[in-house]
Order: sequence, then structure tokens, then C-alpha cells
Amino acid sequence: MSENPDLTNERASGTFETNAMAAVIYGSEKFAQRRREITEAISKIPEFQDSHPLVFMSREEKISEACRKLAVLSNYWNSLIDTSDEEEALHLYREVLGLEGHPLALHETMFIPSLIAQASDEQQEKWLGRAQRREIIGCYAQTEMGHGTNLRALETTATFDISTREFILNSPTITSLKWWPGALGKSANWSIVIANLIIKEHNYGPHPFMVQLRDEKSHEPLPGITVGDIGPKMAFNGADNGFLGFKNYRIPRENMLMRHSKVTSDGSYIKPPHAKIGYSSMVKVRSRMAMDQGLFLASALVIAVRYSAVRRQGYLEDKSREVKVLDYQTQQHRLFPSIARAYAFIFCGFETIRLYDQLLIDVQNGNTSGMADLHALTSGLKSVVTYQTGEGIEQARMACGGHGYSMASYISEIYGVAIGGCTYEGENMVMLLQLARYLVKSIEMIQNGKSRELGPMVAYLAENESEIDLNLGPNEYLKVFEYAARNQTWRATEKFQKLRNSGMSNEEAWNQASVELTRASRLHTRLYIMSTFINHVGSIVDQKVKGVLIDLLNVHVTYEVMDIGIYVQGLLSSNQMDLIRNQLYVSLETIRPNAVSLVDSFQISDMQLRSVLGRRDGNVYENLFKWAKSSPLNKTDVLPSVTQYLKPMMEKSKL
Ligand SMILES: CC/C=C\C/C=C\C/C=C\C/C=C\CC/C=C/C(=O)SCCNC(=O)CCNC(=O)[C@H](O)C(C)(C)COP(=O)(O)OP(=O)(O)OC[C@H]1O[C@@H](n2cnc3c(N)ncnc32)[C@H](O)[C@@H]1OP(=O)(O)O
Ligand SMILES: Cc1cc2nc3c(=O)[nH]c(=O)nc-3n(C[C@H](O)[C@H](O)[C@H](O)COP(=O)(O)OP(=O)(O)OC[C@H]3O[C@@H](n4cnc5c(N)ncnc54)[C@H](O)[C@@H]3O)c2cc1C
Repeated sequence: MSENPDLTNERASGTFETNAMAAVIYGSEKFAQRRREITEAISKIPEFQDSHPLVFMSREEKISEACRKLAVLSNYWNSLIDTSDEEEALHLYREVLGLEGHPLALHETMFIPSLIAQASDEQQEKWLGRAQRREIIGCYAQTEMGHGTNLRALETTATFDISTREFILNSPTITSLKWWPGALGKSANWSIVIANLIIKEHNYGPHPFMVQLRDEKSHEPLPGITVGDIGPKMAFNGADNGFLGFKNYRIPRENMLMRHSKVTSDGSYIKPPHAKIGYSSMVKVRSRMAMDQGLFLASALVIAVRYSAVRRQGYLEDKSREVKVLDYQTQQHRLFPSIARAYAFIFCGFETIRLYDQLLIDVQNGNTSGMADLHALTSGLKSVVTYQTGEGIEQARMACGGHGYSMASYISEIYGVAIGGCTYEGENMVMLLQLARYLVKSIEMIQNGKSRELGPMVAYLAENESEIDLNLGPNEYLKVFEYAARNQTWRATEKFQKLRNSGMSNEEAWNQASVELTRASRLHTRLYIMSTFINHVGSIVDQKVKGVLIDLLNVHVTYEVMDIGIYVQGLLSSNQMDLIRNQLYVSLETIRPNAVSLVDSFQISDMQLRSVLGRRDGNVYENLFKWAKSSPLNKTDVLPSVTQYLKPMMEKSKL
């Protein structure tokens, strides 16, 4: 069937090449090209297609479907991608497995990275190759039923038995059961388990252990292990998040991951070079989250923007033809700032992935000085991007009206998966407060006359306000954001200090200032996102692409500043606020002809999108009808439940 002419016209009105834009989004022409090649190659392999729409499947069917595809994938793996390239691998996973989770998700995102960061060279020799070849399937078991956030209160123990040189793992209470780890329930046969290291009755706190859970031949749980699935979730139902308990389960001493902390055979403990070095797997995932969430948001926007360009409802001036809903200013205001955020998140994502890779090298060379900075940055970023992604996806759903609420749009699934990110890898409020600790310390340095020692990301906290001339462009908006973040950070810190100086304990003062502190963290992070966006656009060579991204940046800076209006009242007059508001409306109009091309540029395939509304060809209505007819409820005209219950009820009522 040919493309819907409304979309053809939209594509014709674009002022740039989508391939050139994709090269900017994905960091290089080479990777953008590789993505397309991988997508193209997969589309020719029929076994990778869903056997029927995932949304009609039960959990068991979804998991089985994911396993089927993984088995097929293992035959093609080496021919489809450069296996040493993590980004290619993740693209392949996204295309084939989608976003609902699968048995290898945690293997790739946490198990292998934990081995790389935490296992000694000998341990890597033993396990890493096996994991990379997928001879074993691993997961990351840290969270317990009773504790996820407060890692110091985890209850699982690994007690060193000096006589046998083994660790004995135990789950002493119900609340100590590991609870949530992805792929633990039914798929993984090995796990990195975080347990309290106990030697001669001294608790050294949480440490990572490599633990075999299931027999490698029969896949049956090993004696001493209780393991299973935790049941259906809001989303991610293609994944078997699990529970795990230990009863006097013994593992060799060599199974404690010993790159950094060590236990010798006589039971001596060797400290790591940094107390939180064992948390690196979390930092790794957090450093990926801006990118992953940017892509979730992008997916919802591809659907909503394409659909809005073919959906006609109501009239503007021309009463002879209904208007595309994308032409309404309210629709543009609902969608375009989110397009800008999706771009901004992806740009930040590439930056934080690069920073993590550098940190990993530094730490392997004994330099842990960058850990606190990256922890603070990624803590704030994961919190802000997950929250704003959730907001943006929900707006995208509403922008699709009634059909957005149907699973045919697939937006609800994207939403459910994306907002999981507000919780996993550290609950958002908790992580904002981690960043706040860093910000408060920065203010204390300024108060102690050490402004010069501040890192580049917080140097603005020591600056004075300057005059703002909004006609000068994005950098002036950045100054507005700096003002807001600086003011709020000082205000929150001073509140905390005042409470503490009044005699309150440090903890209670912190608690009573915590809402204000989280606000400071959000503003600081949004400033970082904006400045990364500005820097990125500044570095673009292709002038057509750059021109459109400047337009998109204008949407971003004006929208973001309007959104934080309450924090800039002392800086901007109401006339200046009106000016910004009007600039935003103008920016929405400017970007309108490029809206479809901007979302096309994400190059997210129909196969991955799984959305009837977001189809690239825009043939929504005929496919919506086809999709509804394929619903299992429509297999028969009369359901057994009607025959069994409703008919007798109606018959009875007639009497
Ligand atoms: C193949 C896949 C295909 C596609 C992928 C696509 C998309 C991806 C999609 C889905 C991913 C799927 C599933 C998600 C998997 C989820 C996994 C998990 O959730 S794992 C569990 C995560 N758990 C957490 O995040 C727990 C949160 N809690 C903590 O991190 C800590 O407890 C907390 C930091 C809150 C406090 O720690 P605690 O030990 O109590 O600290 P303490 O108060 O003693 O000290 C604080 C002190 O330490 C500093 N610090 C803390 N953490 C770090 C760190 N990581 N690095 C450096 N420093 C750290 C902190 O700043 C503070 O310092 P100061 O005292 O202020 O100096
Ligand atoms: C989809 C998904 C996948 C997951 N995958 C894994 C996995 O693979 N492996 C794994 O180990 N875990 C996994 N988890 C668990 C996840 O990491 C935890 O649920 C998460 O870290 C939050 O911890 P919690 O559940 O204990 O929340 P809680 O800490 O109980 O949060 C409840 C409330 O208390 C508040 N709160 C808690 N502490 C503080 C504080 N100090 N200050 C202020 N407020 C506070 C929070 O902000 C929140 O509002 C997964 C979770 C989900 C949803």
C-alpha cells in the first residue's frame, strides 16, 4: 500500500536530510549507517517478526516469544553486528526484542558490566568469556523485599568459613529475600549477588559475589537456593523479575568479586581504594539512562507526531477540509518541547556514556577521583530524564486522543516501561538527594573561600548575576537557568544550615530541607541538559541540520525557562516573560514544517515501534481495523461467557 499523502507532504516540507540528522543524533555517520544496515538485515529474517502482536499475548507467551527470538538471534549474532560494539548490540536487541524486557537484558546491562568492573583478571578469565558467549545467563541481585534504597540495611549474608575457605550465603528473614532482579525468576543460572561480607563476626558491608543458582544442564535450582518469578508488573512483562533466598549455600572464596576488595584465604580483608567502588554497576546503568529514556520518549513522539499529521479533526480557516491536528498550537505545544527534550537527552546520554567509559579506565588504573562527580551527575540526570520522559510520553498519548488509549498505539507500553526508570537504579527522590549532597558541599566550599576548587559543572554557583538580554539567544537563557539553579541551591543549603545551627540533628535538618534540596538538584540537572544541548548544536557542521537544531533549541530554551518561571521572578520582568512566551510560540511555528522529519530522523523502525498509529506509511485506519479484528476476542462471534452467563441472565430477566 502506498504512503499516506499527508505524510508524503510532511516529508517533502522538511528542510534537511534525515540521514544527516540521524548521524548527529547517533553521534556519527558510521553508527547511524550501521543502525540502518542492522535494521535492514533483520527485516529480511522472518523468524524475528512477532508471531502475533505482543499486546495480545499472556506473560508466558511474551517470555516464550522473547526466548524464541533470542535462540534465533544466537545463530545470526556474529553476522549482524560487530560484537565488540555495545551500541550495535543494544540496537540489535531493541530491534529484535523490543522494550518489554527479555531474559538477556540484565545479562547485558548489569551482569557483564559487573564482571568487567568488579572481577579480578583471573575471575574474568574464568567467567567473562563464558558470559559473553552466552554459555551462562546472569543477572544482578541486589534489592531485597525489605530494602532497595538503603543498601547498608541489606540482610543477605556471606559469612567466611575459614576452615573450608568458603562463603556461606544466607537469607535470614522474609524481608531478606532478593526481590526484583530481572531475569532471576526463570532464566538466569548465575547471578552477581550483593551480600554483607562477614568475617569473624565483623560485617564489612555489601560486596558482590558470583553465585551459581541453577544446574547448568537441568536448569533446576541448586540445593540451598529458593528462586522464582515475582509475578506481573505494570510493564516489562516479557521479563521474569525474580525472588531468591539462600539457606547455608556455600560458594568458594574465589567467587567474591575481588578486583577491588579482597578476602585472603586466612580471612584477612583488603579494603577497596574507594568505599563505593562496589556500586559501579549502578553508575554504569544510570550513565546509560539519559540515552535509553531519550529513545523511549522519541518512540512515543514518532507515534504521536506521525499520527497527528494524518489525523484530521475540526477546522481552521479553510472550512472545506478538516485540519491535521498537528496544526493546532495546543498540539504543537504538547509535542514539540518533548521532541527537543528527546534530542537533548540523547545528546546527554552520549556524554555520560563516554564519561563512564573514561571513569572505568581511570578506576582500573587506580584513580577513583572522578567517582563522586559522575555519581552526582548521573544521579540527577536519571531522575530528571525519567520523570520528564514519563510526562512527555503521557502527553504524546493524550495527543493521540482515543486511539492513544488503545494498545494499538503501543504508547501505554512505552510509558509503563519508561517510568520503571523513575524507580530502578535508585528511586528518583533518593537520587536527587544524592546530587543535593554534592551541591551542598559545593556551596560549603564557596563559603570556606575555596571557589577555585569547584569543578566546571558547579563553578556557576560562585558567580554573580549579570544583566540578561534575551535577544542574544540560547546562551542568555542558560544564564537564566544558572540564576535559578544558583539561587535555589543557595536557598536550600542555607535552610539546611540554619536548621542545623538551630540545634537540630544533621539528619533531621536535612530531612526538613529536602524538598527544597530536590528542587535545587532538578534545576542544576536541567541546566546541565540545556548546556549540553547548546554545546552540541554549536559543534554541528551540516548547516541545514544545524539550522533546524537551532530552531529546536529555541523551542527548548524558551519552553524550559517558561516552565521554571517561579524561580526567575527576581531576575526577569513580566515584560521579559511575555517576550519569552511569544518567542516560544514563534518557535513552535518555525519548527512545524520539520516536525515529521525530526521524528523520522530517530530512525526507529516499524518493527521496533509496534504501533498501528505510528506506522511510517501513515496508513492508520485500515490497519487499526485489521488489528482490532485480530483480537483473540474476535475469534468467535459469540463468546462462551455470553452463552454461559449473559444469555441465561437475559433469559431469566424476561420471565
Ligand atoms: C540489553 C538491554 C536492551 C536494552 C536496554 C534498554 C533500556 C534499558 C531498559 C531497562 C533496563 C532494565 C532494567 C533495569 C535494571 C535495574 C536494576 C536495578 O535497579 S539494580 C538496583 C539498583 N539499586 C539502587 O540504585 C540503590 C540505590 N541506593 C544507593 O545507590 C545507595 O544506597 C545510596 C547512594 C542511596 C546511599 O548509599 P549508602 O551506602 O547508604 O551511602 P552512604 O550514605 O553511606 O554514603 C553516601 C556517600 O557515598 C557516596 N556515594 C554513593 N553512591 C556512590 C557511587 N555510586 N559512587 C560514588 N560515590 C557514591 C555519596 O555521594 C555520599 O558521599 P558523601 O558522603 O556525600 O561524600
Ligand atoms: C522494573 C524494575 C526492575 C528492577 N530490576 C532490578 C534488578 O535487576 N536488580 C535489583 O537488584 N533490583 C532491581 N529493581 C529494584 C529497584 O532497584 C528498587 O526498587 C529501587 O532501587 C527502589 O528501592 P525500593 O524499592 O526499596 O524503594 P523504597 O526505598 O522503599 O522507596 C519508597 C519511597 O520511600 C522514599 N525513600 C526511601 N528512602 C528515602 C530517603 N533516604 N530519603 C527520602 N525518601 C526516601 C522513596 O523516595 C520512595 O518514595 C528493579 C525495580 C524495578 C521497578
